[in-house]
Amino acid sequence: MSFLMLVDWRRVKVKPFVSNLGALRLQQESIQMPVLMDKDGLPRIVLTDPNGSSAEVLLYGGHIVSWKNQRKEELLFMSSKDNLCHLWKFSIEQAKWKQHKAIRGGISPSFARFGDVGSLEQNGMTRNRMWSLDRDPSPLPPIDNHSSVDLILKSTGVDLKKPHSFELRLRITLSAGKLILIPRVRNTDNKPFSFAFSLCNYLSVSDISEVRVEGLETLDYVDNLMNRSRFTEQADAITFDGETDRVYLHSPDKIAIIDHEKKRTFVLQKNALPDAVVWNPWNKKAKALPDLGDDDYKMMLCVNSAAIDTPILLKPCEEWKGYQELSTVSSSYCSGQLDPRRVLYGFH
Ligand SMILES: O=P(O)(O)OC[C@H]1O[C@H](O)[C@H](O)[C@@H](O)[C@@H]1O
Repeated sequence: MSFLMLVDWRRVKVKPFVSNLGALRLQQESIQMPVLMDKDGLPRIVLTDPNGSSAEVLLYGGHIVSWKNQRKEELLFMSSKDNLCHLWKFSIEQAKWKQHKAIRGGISPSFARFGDVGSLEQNGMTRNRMWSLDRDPSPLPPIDNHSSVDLILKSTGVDLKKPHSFELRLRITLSAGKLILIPRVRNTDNKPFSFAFSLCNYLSVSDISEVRVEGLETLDYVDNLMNRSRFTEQADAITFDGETDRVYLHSPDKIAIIDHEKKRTFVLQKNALPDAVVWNPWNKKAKALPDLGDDDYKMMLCVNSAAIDTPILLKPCEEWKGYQELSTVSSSYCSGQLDPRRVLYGFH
């Protein structure tokens, strides 16, 4: 039985009762959250929606590692190479859990730094930390069902170098087939600080060369493959035939990711996250990434909601709140059902 409990999960009042193999219930506010201790010994929270969709969240990295629709189809990409067991190693000699690396796939918050801009580790320091259940999500209303969970990551001594002391919260909600994320950063320091933030979404697609992204046309973007030079998007939709690593600036709050083959469109809606990152490593970079299968790039596309170009400035005690909503519409051009303008602008 893979069941190991370390009761140093701050803020979590653990009432373990072993219902069956590796199952735990953690008390979160007024309800008991079903938590799986998965085969890698990582605490995994299972969210379910009455319409049958589900999501699985790891405390490790505050990472969503599965989002399934009511037909139990997985909507997120997870690397074929990234088994989670090596993520979090119990180092006997140090007698404590030793963090490892970020998970390749799913959805994860990157805080304080984006990509390799600045001095912190790539894409921030929150992806390889153990988060906790947040027992005081105010001012958000308390959750009262199994479709939502509140996570929190508090700065530790290590972080107090830069950017000071903070509380990072993430509410994850499943509702009517939508996956809603509400990230919040509170400055608990006595000095202002600024940060970059992104929600990195690895979307599962049938074939990357058949995917179109609509809603970013005519925008300026920073090309991370061209020394961060700035360009203006000329195409009326973004399609993929090679490595792509761009930050679209001041993008609209609605973006459509159209997967013809699957007759599925992801609709990404966001708020207080003005930029949109579009990333696909393609074949060479995929081979170079140790935690990504060589052909995995064909089945994934990252479209991230982000605040990068203009870092967010927070005065002491101030709190920033973002919003991201992912949903899918089943459609295709040929059926005429999908007119991106209808998805993006609600034209009839
Ligand atoms: O390998 P990671 O730290 O997860 O970063 C993966 C990718 O994240 C972002 O999309 C950046 O734009 C890319 O430059 C980076 O390669």
